[in-house]
Amino acid sequence: MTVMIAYGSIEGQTGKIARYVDKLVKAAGFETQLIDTADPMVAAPLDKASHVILAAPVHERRHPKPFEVFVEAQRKDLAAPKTLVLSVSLKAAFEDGQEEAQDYLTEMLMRTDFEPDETLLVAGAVRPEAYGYFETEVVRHVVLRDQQVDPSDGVREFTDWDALKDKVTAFLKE
Ligand SMILES: Cc1cc2nc3c(=O)[nH]c(=O)nc-3n(C[C@H](O)[C@H](O)[C@H](O)COP(=O)(O)O)c2cc1C
Repeated sequence: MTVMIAYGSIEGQTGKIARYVDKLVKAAGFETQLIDTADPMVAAPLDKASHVILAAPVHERRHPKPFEVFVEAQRKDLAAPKTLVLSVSLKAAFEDGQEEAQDYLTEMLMRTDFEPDETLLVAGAVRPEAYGYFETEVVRHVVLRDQQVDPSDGVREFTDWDALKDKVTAFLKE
C-alpha cells in the first residue's frame, strides 16, 4: 500500500517533519510518495494511495498558497483515501496558543472546503538564520509576543517528535 505525504515548507521545519513522517511510514511497511506542493512540476496521482498525510506551516495566520491550491485541486480525489492534516505553527507550542493554532487550521479547511479524517496541531521551530528583518520582527513581536522566547537566542525546535510518531502510527492502522 502507498502513503502519499504532501507538504509545504518556507523555512524547512515542515520539510523536516515530512521527511521524518516518510521514514516512519516506510518503517511501518508502506511505500511512500513524498511531494513538495511548491514544486510546479509535481504530479500527484492519488489513485494508488490508501492514506494521505498533508503537512504545512502557518505564516502570518495562513498556510502557504501553493499548499492550499494543491488541497483544493485534489479535494475530490482526497475523499477516497484516509487523510491526516498536520498544521505546523509556533502557537501550537504553547498552552495559551492552542486555540489560535486551531483557528488557523479550521480557517484553512473552510477555505479549501476539505474535511480530513484526522488533524494534528504540530509545534514548529524558530529558525533565525532563515529570517530577514521583517520575519524576525513578526516572530518576535507578533507570534512570540506572550512568550519568553526570542529569535536572537538562535534556533529553537519545539516539535514533539514522539507525539507526532504516536499520531502517525495510529493513523496508519485506520
Ligand atoms: C514571517 C513568519 C510569520 C509567522 N506567522 C505565524 C503565525 O501567524 N502563527 C504561528 O503560530 N506561527 C507563525 N510563524 C511560525 C512558523 O509557523 C514556524 O516557524 C514553523 O516552524 C515554520 O515552518 P517551516 O519552517 O516549514 O516554514 C511564523 C513564522 C514566520 C517566519
